[in-house]
Amino acid sequence: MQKLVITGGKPLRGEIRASGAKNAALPLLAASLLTEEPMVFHNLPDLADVRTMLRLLEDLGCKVTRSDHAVTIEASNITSTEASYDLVKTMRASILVLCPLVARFGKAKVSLPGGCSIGARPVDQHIKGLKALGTEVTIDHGYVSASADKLKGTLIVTDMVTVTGTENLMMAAVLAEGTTVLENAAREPEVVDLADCLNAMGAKIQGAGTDRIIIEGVEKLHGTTHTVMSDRIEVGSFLVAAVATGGKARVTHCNPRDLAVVIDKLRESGAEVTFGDDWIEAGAGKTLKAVDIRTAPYPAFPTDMQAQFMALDTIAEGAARVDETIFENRFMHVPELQRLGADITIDGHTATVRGVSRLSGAPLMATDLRASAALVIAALAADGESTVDRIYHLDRGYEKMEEKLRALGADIKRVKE
Ligand SMILES: CC(=O)N[C@H]1[C@@H](OP(=O)(O)OP(=O)(O)OC[C@H]2O[C@@H](n3ccc(=O)[nH]c3=O)[C@H](O)[C@@H]2O)O[C@H](CO)[C@@H](O)[C@@H]1O
Ligand SMILES: C=C(OP(=O)(O)O)C(=O)O
Repeated sequence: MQKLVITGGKPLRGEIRASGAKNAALPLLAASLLTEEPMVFHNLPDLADVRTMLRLLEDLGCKVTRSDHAVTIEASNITSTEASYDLVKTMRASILVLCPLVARFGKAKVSLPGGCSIGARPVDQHIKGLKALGTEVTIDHGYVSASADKLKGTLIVTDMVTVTGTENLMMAAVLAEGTTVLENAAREPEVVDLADCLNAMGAKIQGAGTDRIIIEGVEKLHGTTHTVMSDRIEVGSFLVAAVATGGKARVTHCNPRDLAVVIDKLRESGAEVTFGDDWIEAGAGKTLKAVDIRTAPYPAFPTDMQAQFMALDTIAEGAARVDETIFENRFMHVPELQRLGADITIDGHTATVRGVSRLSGAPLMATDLRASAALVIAALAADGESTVDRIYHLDRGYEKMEEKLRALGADIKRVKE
């Protein structure tokens, strides 16, 4: 087991480069199953989740060739259409192979992901959409089995906005006969990145980035080369860390348009934020003010930034209300932040954070990916030493986080227990 040892109190200063986005890379890699021709991805982040997805693709018979931050995937000799519990249990996004497999091979058997520490996270909408496209779906012994002769385009209205649900169904519809309309679609930039890649493979998708996506099915897709978009959540996390420590940092190779609400909320907190075409800089202002947060689907405030902003609120002037509307159990970081001296109360899906003048370092336990980032931010802002345990959560979604933080002047190291 590894942990992070952080000595807080040092303002972060300098410049770092954003990595490719986990939440874009995972569906993009799954999309490789849709063609027998090679797919090449650049700007692939080096993350545990990416390695899990590549292992899953290899398990299915794909040839995977990696070099630095690029990968070539050839799905010309698929030997299995089954994703086992062992891989799915370590990464929920494994469900993203379900629709590409059904679309190209007419069958798939994928372990149900089950819940995780942030919520129950069912995949009923993925299944509802697949059924509407003409697939027979059964659930048995913890697996979802799907088979179809030929998928048929149709109207699908999901009960709620679902990001991977939209991505999965888009990947089913691209090879269906006729036109599919996805209503109530997720508008996240990662959905647009996937649609751009699918269109470059020969798909006919319109409306990605809006809540109505129209997909005209095609017979076959071909290979292409695609650059994974930058990770807006990673970028946001580093900007919050810079402001929380009273410093100033610039993140390059990112897209400020994807981070409009994060920039807005940082400014509301009193931070000074500037940006150019592909960089954002955030610096602490004269005072740090508590900011209310209400998570909701894009373009509203992302649930994946909620924990990090809560960490910022713990040391701000005044009180903030944090409403988590996406996941029912995404306050696991609260008891850990309290161990640093934060003043937070929870009532259902709402947390009230009253800013304190200082946090003091303590041993901490990470419970999920973004909770881990929040603990690192709080520890960087706290007096003295903190340790963050169970950082395998962090390694799922942040590439070399401690190296990037060290480049900004943080006192942080990874140690083996
Ligand atoms: C790999 C990836 O991209 N993960 C992101 C994706 O997760 P993911 O795609 O799993 O999240 P969803 O958008 O699907 O979930 C939104 C809400 O809908 C519910 N739901 C979803 C599908 C379904 O079939 N039934 C159902 O009830 C979920 O439990 C949740 O309450 O979007 C989340 C919300 O922005 C982010 O936090 C995750 O980082
Ligand atoms: C919740 C997240 O990821 P996943 O959907 O992969 O669990 C996340 O990226 O914050």
